[in-house]
Amino acid sequence: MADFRQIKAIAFDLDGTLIDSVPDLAAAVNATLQELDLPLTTAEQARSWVGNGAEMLMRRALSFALGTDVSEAKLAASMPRFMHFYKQHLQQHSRLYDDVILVLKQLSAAGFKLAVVTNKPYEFTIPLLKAFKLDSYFSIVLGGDSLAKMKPDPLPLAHILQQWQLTPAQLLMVGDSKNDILAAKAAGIASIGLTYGYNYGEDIALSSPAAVCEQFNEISALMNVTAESMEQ
Ligand SMILES: O=C(O)COP(=O)(O)O
Repeated sequence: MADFRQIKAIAFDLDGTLIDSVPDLAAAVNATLQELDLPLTTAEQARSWVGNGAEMLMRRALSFALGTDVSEAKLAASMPRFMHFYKQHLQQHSRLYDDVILVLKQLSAAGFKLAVVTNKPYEFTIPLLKAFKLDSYFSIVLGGDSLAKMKPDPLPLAHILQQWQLTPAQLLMVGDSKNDILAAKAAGIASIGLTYGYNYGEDIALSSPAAVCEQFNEISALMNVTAESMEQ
């Protein structure tokens, strides 16, 4: 079993890890497609387009709807509309995955520093965390546009190592996508892969994280925190 005893801080992915956000992302994609008189998509299809930020989501959606590569001009014109619609939807149909608050409470109480590293634009990340009462658990929140590069680039994780003065052995990445695992590997840190999120329909184990969890609450046992550790 992976040894996480040196870990002092944990960076969590957001979409597909803490929050199932596809219903609202799909609704915003469809509102944009409808305005353009293009065929609509399904939430199932949209799931396979999430993971590389809002612009890549719309690039994939428009290419699918048009049946061909989308021009940069068309993509650029659609982005403000998508952002407008997603701002309206944000948390309407999204939901927290089971036990997320419980585990974040346990980890905070046990002294772990917690961060969010998402490819979602920052302007949506904070309101979404607030809507689900998650914001107070994280002392660093990085969106896909917070730094010059997003996951799978290691830059956001390198930024956290630097901000918190940690060695790579002390930081862990938890996520559902190969972008999370690749970013962790490139930063030289360990990762946990979750099976329930969005990974382009691919098994997360194929990316070889240090551990694979089927449910969020399995993280507590891996990090050696339990209900008792909260009472101490
Ligand atoms: O917005 C996305 O494409 C994915 O966001 P995530 O990095 O939180 O999974």
